[in-house]
Amino acid sequence: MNIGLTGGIASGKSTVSQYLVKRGAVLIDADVISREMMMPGHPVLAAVVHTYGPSILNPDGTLNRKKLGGIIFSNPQERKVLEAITHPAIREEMQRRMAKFEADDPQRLVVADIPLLYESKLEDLYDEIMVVYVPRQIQLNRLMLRDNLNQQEAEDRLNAQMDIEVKREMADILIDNSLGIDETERQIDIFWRDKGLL
Ligand SMILES: CC(C)(COP(=O)(O)OP(=O)(O)OC[C@H]1O[C@@H](n2cnc3c(N)ncnc32)[C@H](O)[C@@H]1O)[C@@H](O)C(=O)NCCC(=O)NCCS
Ligand SMILES: Nc1ncnc2c1ncn2[C@@H]1O[C@H](COP(=O)(O)OP(=O)(O)OP(=O)(O)O)[C@@H](O)[C@H]1O
Repeated sequence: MNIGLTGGIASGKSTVSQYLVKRGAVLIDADVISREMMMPGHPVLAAVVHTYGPSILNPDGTLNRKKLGGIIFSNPQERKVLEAITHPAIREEMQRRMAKFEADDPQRLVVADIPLLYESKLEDLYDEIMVVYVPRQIQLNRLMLRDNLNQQEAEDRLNAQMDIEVKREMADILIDNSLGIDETERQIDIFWRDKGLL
């Protein structure tokens, strides 16, 4: 079986996916694939440079992520332009890897970690959708702390995504990550047992 794993920025998707992997799942991570496509030499990065100009690169030719983030998270139009370049390529690679994993080992749970799963309307690609939820205030605090962002930068990032309360309503499987990691792991253990996973 497979699940799509989503939630809001800094709600705890990576924390949950790491634990699922520890339990035996295999993971496909949209953020990791997105970073691979932004490596020097990749055609997706070339298309981004074509659109935003060479000033979007660091002197060593790598992507200046802080700069591009500053552009797209403060301007929805710019974000759409970037997504039109990156999303089709990310989606295709995710699907390719999932098909391969499912063919190689049909018994194993495949987890696709996709921050923008609902925003991109990808629900139908997965058997079930797991949402990692925390209330907005906790999300904001954890994001500022982890990425060293000020309040405005963190709010821009949250506002670029669907409201986490809406995602919570849409979930097939809800993991509440507002308390300690132990409590989160306990909920995942229940999911694992209910699905009869080995
Ligand atoms: C703009 C970039 C360079 C900023 O890099 P940065 O290192 O600051 O962030 P990182 O890549 O680690 O992403 C962190 C989180 O931001 C959120 N996020 C990223 N892109 C978007 C977007 N277009 N819209 C809304 N949220 C986004 C996601 O929750 C993601 O998990 C980078 O996010 C990027 O290349 N984005 C475009 C690709 C994309 O849409 N990725 C989202 C997952 S498919
Ligand atoms: N239950 C928890 N209690 C306290 N801190 C937590 C908990 N779960 C996660 N965190 C912390 O919150 C931050 C965000 O978690 P994580 O990186 O797993 O989120 P994410 O949803 O994968 O983020 P992104 O959308 O940016 O990829 C991290 O610094 C993590 O260590």
